[in-house]
Amino acid sequence: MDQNQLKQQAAEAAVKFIEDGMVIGLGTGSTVFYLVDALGRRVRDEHLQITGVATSSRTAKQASALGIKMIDLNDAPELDLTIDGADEVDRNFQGIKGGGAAHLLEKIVALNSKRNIWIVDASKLVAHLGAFPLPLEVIPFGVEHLYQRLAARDLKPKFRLDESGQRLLTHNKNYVIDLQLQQIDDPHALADWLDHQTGIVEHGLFLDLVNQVVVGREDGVEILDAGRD
Ligand SMILES: O=C(CO)[C@H](O)[C@H](O)COP(=O)(O)O
Repeated sequence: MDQNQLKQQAAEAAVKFIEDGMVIGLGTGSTVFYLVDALGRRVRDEHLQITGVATSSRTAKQASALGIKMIDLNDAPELDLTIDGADEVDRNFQGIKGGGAAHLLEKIVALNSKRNIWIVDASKLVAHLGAFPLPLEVIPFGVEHLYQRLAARDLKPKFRLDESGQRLLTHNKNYVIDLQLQQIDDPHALADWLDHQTGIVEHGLFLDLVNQVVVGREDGVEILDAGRD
């Protein structure tokens, strides 16, 4: 099976956690694409009343086209469940997200959700976070100074570029800087430092947050419980 089939397998297993009447946060990315597709089929075939909150315009557009009722987070009650992808998940169920530059909206939605599930293929499970570059969403104003501060701390920053070689702009017209760290020894300490740097709107460390991880493996789907209520 290729990576996309494993992603699809995880997504199709996770869609079963969605129950009639729920308000659902929908993440962003190629794995979530399969989830939204499967949810669209369930809504159509089982006549489910599902309300969705999207973390990107890509997801919103796909879900709406499949007949899933979408609302703005500001108009939603606390979400019952959010299902999203992830770029890395370690043994302590800490994660890196933001490969699709949507981690700011994804974190806001996740933190306003009673439960969070990540859907991944097995390659996303790692012993230590950091081989995947850690994304920061940063304000353009004064960003060169922030960049120098990150470089001086040996955090190996690199601006993310779009297809035309320009600095990528997020949904909120911010830049993304990726930290090429290779290994993050203390995710909480790093998150704490990044949380205190003015100009960083949000980083891609999602700590102490996910409840379950649904993993697509060659030999089937595994559901890992993080043991968080
Ligand atoms: O955090 C994300 C987007 O900002 C995605 O969830 C993450 O990058 C995983 O993407 P994919 O499912 O395409 O592998």
